Amino acid sequence: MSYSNYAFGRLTRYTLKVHNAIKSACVCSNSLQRILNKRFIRLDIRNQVTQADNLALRELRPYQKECIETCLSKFLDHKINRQVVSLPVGSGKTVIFSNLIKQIPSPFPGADKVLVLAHREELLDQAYKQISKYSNLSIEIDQGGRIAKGNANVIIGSMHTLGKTETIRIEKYNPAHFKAIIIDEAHHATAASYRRILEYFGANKKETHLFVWGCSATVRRYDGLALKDIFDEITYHKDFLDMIQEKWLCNLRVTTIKTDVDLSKVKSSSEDFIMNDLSKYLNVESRNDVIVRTYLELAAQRTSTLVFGIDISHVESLTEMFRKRGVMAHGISSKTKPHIRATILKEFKERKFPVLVNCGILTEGTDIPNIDCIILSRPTKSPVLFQQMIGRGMRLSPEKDDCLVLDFIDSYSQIPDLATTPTLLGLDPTVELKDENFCEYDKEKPEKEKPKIIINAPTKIRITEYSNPFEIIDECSGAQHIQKFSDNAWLRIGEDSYVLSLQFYGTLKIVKENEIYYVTHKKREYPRHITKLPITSDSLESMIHACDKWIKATYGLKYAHIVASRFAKWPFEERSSIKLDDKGD
Ligand SMILES: Nc1ncnc2c1ncn2[C@@H]1O[C@H](COP(=O)(O)OP(=O)(O)OP(=O)(O)O)[C@@H](O)[C@H]1O
Repeated sequence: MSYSNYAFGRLTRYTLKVHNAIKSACVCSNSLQRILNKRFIRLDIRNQVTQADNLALRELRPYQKECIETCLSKFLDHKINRQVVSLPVGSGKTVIFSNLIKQIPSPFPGADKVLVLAHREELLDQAYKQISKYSNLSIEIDQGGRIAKGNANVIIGSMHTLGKTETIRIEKYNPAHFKAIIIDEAHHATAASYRRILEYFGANKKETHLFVWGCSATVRRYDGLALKDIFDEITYHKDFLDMIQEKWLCNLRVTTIKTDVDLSKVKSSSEDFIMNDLSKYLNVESRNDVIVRTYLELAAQRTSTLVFGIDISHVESLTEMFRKRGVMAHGISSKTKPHIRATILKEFKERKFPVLVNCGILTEGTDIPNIDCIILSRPTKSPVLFQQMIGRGMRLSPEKDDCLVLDFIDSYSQIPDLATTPTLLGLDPTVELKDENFCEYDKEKPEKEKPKIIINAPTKIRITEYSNPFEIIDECSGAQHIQKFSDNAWLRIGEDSYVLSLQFYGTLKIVKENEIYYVTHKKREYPRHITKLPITSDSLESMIHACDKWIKATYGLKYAHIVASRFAKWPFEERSSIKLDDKGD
């Protein structure tokens, strides 16, 4: 987008007047915001990028540049003000937004500040580090005891601090001084604190004068439409398998270890297992011993192994078990004092000891590129958490060829919503895997070492090794896995397209374009309108979940079952009448 000097001068005078009016009104009214948001008065500051900025831009990876260009074009040319991008863990999302913020045009003079929001201290500090590295902008952090004056170009704010119901901390910021809000780990953006902040800045509406940009590795919408309130479009997506192939992320060697602990007895909430219950079943000596022995067998030569445990007591018992078997291990949890945590992390980064055990601390935002082995000893139903845990090992680092993932799948019984490496790849988690080696560790164990209370303690494990994620895909691919997470009668009709008959309510059709799934609804009665539903996703599973929720919300539970379920009693002729080609509508 370019402007002539003449037009630029005139527009600047015009915008100054508007800006003064805003100042006197203090906060933009909706109608003013609409006027201001017209692109003809949006100033193009891309010409103001300094030589230092250009140097930094040259260091960006091709997909990072492409992402920035796509988002700016969607913003300036297509007027999509609230965007979210879907990029895998370790792809450099912080690097991307650190470079993006310099290029976001001010909507009017004086509106040149950027608010970066995140929910964890590590993320705030990482944003500070990267923005300082890539620009000369002044930066302040506003979080808890770190109180910002509010004068800097970039405010990195904790959503907990700024999103409090008492608004003292946020009120020092004048929304008219801001051009953009960046949300790191944007899948959290539906939380009430984020909503309060967005509302305060007037960024809760499509017509906002701000550029609202979020990034996440897991733009998933199991709740159907929730993220749609916050963002209008997923404007860029890159798959983590592509990133591995292009060598921007390191290869994963995956070893699944199936133990015969029966997870079906562990209590769950709608999101994940209940931690206390999980710990009761899984934090047992025999299982911890299997974990350490597996490490010794398969990963002892690795330099930096990160272990995910269930809770504080699990971190303590696993650390002790590693030490008992002669492995130098440290544990960190919420109980660890901050200065001790910092020292342990520093030494782990310097490869001074090989095993670090944690629970819930080193997930999002932890940047320790030397991690070359991940032990998942904390089963989860949350694909978001699962991906975040694996992501800690996918960063590139010199002297690191790949990252070994030891994925403990604690159940021979079928838990359809358990997150495992196959589910990460969108595959059926309960698929029968080939080439399994049976190990019966407990047979070797002296009687006296056996745990006193055995609750489903593992006696056998099955180990399956894959040298890269593509092998898992080769082994487990197939569309039938949709049935594992949806009761509806979805049919695959093309490489990336699926349909579901809603009988007298028409059909839903999912298609994939530019790596994003979209869905259309075609009515049955004439005129047969086709409407695009406001649901998009980067993964088939979350797309199907969202569509299933939409069906329930639209037709009610009873009718949703009758019209869509594959278990419903209705004539199959109806289903087979769907045109099984991928063309046409
Ligand atoms: N263009 C680049 N040049 C060099 N290093 C880069 C580049 N982009 C990213 N990195 C490095 O890759 C690592 C991951 O970057 P970053 O923390 O920004 O990723 P992320 O996507 O935010 O990760 P997460 O989702 O885990 O928070 C960091 O060590 C960072 O320095």
